This record gives sequence, C-alpha cells and structure tokens, in this order.
Amino acid sequence: MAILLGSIADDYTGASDLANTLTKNGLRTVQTVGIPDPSLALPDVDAVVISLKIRSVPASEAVAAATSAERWLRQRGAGHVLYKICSTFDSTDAGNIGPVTEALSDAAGGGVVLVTPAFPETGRTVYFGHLFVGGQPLNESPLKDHPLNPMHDANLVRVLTRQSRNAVGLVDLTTIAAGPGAVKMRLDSFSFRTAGVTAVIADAIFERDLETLGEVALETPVSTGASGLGLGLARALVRSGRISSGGATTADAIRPVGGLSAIVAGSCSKATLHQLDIAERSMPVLRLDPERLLAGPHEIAAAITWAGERISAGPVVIAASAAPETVSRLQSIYGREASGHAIETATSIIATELVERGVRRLVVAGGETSGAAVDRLAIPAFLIGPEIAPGVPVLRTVGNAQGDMLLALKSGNFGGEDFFTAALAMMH
Ligand SMILES: Nc1ncnc2c1ncn2[C@@H]1O[C@H](COP(=O)(O)OP(=O)(O)O)[C@@H](O)[C@H]1O
Ligand SMILES: O=C(O)[C@@H](O)C(=O)COP(=O)(O)O
Repeated sequence: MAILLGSIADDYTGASDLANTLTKNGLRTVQTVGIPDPSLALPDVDAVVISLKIRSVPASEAVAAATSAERWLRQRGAGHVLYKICSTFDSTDAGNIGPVTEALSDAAGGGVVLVTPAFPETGRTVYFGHLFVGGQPLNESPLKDHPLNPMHDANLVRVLTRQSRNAVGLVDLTTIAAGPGAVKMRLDSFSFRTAGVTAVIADAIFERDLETLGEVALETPVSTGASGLGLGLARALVRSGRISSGGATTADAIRPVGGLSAIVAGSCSKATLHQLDIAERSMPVLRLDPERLLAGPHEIAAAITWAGERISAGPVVIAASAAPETVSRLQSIYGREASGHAIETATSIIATELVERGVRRLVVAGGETSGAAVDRLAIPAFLIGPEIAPGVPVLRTVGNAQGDMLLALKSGNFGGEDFFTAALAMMH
C-alpha cells in the first residue's frame, strides 16, 4: 500500500476529525490507533491518519512517538506528513506543538514548516497570528477553562515561541490573499539558515486561504495544523491529479452492527455540558461523582449496575463531565494531571464494561477520554463513515476483537446541542 498523505494526530478525536475532512475532500482514508501492527489488514487508501495520545504528555515522549510514526508513514510512501493538532491549539508552555514540529522538520532534512490551527467550518480562524474561536479571541473563549490545557494567550506566535527551540515566523493574511507564489516567497525569506525560523504560523479565515496554504504545504515535506489545513492538502492533492481512485466512499463504514448503544462523556467543554443537559430530556443520564471516582472502584461498579438496569430499553449516558468551578476544586485537591488521568481511567473502564455487556454502538465525548477508552478497548483502526457534525464522523472498527462496532469520538467543543441523539440516529 503506497500512501500519498500521512498524518500523525495528537489525539484520537482529532484524528477522526481530520480523517473525516480528508474523506469529505476525496481521499480514501483510514485512521489507525498508533502505528499499526504488521498483521493488521488495512484497506487500500490515499491517506493514513495515525492516532496518538500525545497532546498532554511530556514533549520528549511526544517527539519520540511522533517521529516513529513519521518513519512508518515515509516508509509507505508518504511524501507529505501533517502533524494534526487541535484547532484551539490546546497545549501548555511545556507543550509539544513546537518540539514535534521541529523534530519532524529535522527528520525531513530541515526547512520551514507551515503551522495553522484554522478550521473555518467550526469557527476557528487566525488573523495576524491571533486565534479566534467563533467571535472570541482564544483566551476569552471557553478554552480558558480547559481542564488540562487552559489557553490564556491568543497570539500563537508567542505561544509557539514559548515551546520552540528556534524562532517562529508569521505569514499574514495579506500575503496569503496574494496567492501561493507570495506565500512561497515569504517562506523563503524565513529560510532556516538565514533567519533561524522553523515554524511559521499562517493566518487563514476562509477555505480559500487554506487551499492556498495546502498547495504550498504539499510541496514541502511537513506541515502542522488542524482539519482546515487537511482540507487544503486534500484539495491540492485532488487538483494535482494524483488521486487515481474514484473518490472516497463512506457507505461501507455504516453497515448495521446491532447490539446495545451507550454514551460515555469525560469532556468538560461548554458544548459537551450543554449536550448532556439536552440528552437528559430523552435518555437516562448518570452524572458520576468525581470525588467518589477518585476514592475507589465503588463508583464505577455502581455506574455499571445503573447502566445494566436500563440499557436493554435504550441508550444510556454516563458522564464524569463537570462545570469549570467543580473541575478546579477537584484539581486543587488532587492535582490537574492526576485527577484528569484518574477520571479517564474510570470512564475507560466503564466503556469497556459496557462493551462486555453487549454495547456495539458507542459515543465517547472528549479527546483524552476517547483516547483512554479506545486504548482500553484495544481497537486497532477505523474506517471513516458519514459526518454527524462538522469534525465528527461515524467510525467503524477494523480488526476489532469484539467484532465490528460503530463509534463516534466527539471533540469536546464540537457538535450541536442534539449531538448525542443525532449520532445514535446514524448508528444502527
Ligand atoms: N469532573 C471532572 N473533574 C476534573 N476533571 C475531569 C472531570 N471530568 C472529566 N475530567 C477530565 O477532563 C479532561 C477532559 O479532556 P478531554 O477528554 O480531552 O475533553 P475535551 O475534548 O473537552 O478537551 C479529561 O482528562 C477528563 O478525565
Ligand atoms: O481540531 C480540533 O478542534 C479537534 O479535532 C480536536 O483535536 C479537539 O480536541 P478535543 O476537544 O480534546 O477532543
């Protein structure tokens, strides 16, 4: 299998978001969980998205995982590798967007790397290096309260400089509006040897900006960005005539799997909290007590019993999610990472127990939450089905020990208020 576009995603929801965008824009795409085992039979595809769970791990660990994934992709023919990061640039000053970008550039022989989290379809735009979420600067958006990666600075040149060894450049919108030639000239002016720049933040407001960036990026070995840059790269590949298939199809991925259905949520994002309130009107929702979850296994056992009493009658929702004040209180007692990790472990055990009791259609809300659940379920890869909401497709497992399952891995901030019912309505 020779692939045209390789991607390394820093979390699993982000990977399915990107795989959805690549599929919608004409690339046959598979999402793998980690570097696939050689025994796993993958379909013939144009693009592979390797999901890693490295968004919130120490940068050196992220670099090691991402560079191994890059080698795997290059060995299978990938001429370009996109490091898929969050459209809200989720990371801390010790985060890995800078280190991984620089390491991937080094692995490809050096050179500048375009970086943009813009994803206009979900309201993420970048203007003179400043990231906006809807109409709000990043630091005023709900991302200021993220449990693991609270974002307090909308100026991405500054954010990325704090994480990087080399200097960080900017290609602003006026240059991008002048077309690919102007962007290339600007990148040449940042040539590493003269200016000491590796990563270059690129503005983008409309999809046409991302088409320009995709065309330029495709001629380089590495880029870093969210689904918007994926869109630009996919469209550039299709325009180049290098996609020989008749395009991507999602029909195969949604053949019915039967079984029971459930929703597990660990995202504390504003959108998820509202979606849970709406779900309460139509299905049983269990709100876990985070302190009891941290105290021992009883809360998990109680949740499984609760679900067992209801699930044969229809889908159930189990959520650890809580509002920012509650999250802060828990973190002040147990620490940010320890409480996040313990709750992810708990929700992943609950997801696995539900699958053992017959759940075959599973929605998971939250990036880290999804990563922990998919890892515990040991699912090796996914085919990409139709889109439920921008950035969230239906996924069908490939090579799964429990048989075929349908999943939806929802990024915290994605989806309309009826996301959970909309997702289950597409999964049979
Ligand atoms: N009640 C809670 N208190 C503190 N942390 C929580 C709570 N519920 C969930 N978490 C943690 O918050 C983090 C949410 O991150 P994630 O799953 O990536 O969601 P999102 O997609 O919204 O970013 C996870 O580490 C999760 O375990
Ligand atoms: O780019 C995005 O916004 C998403 O694909 C994504 O990565 C979101 O992360 P989580 O909210 O942590 O799932």
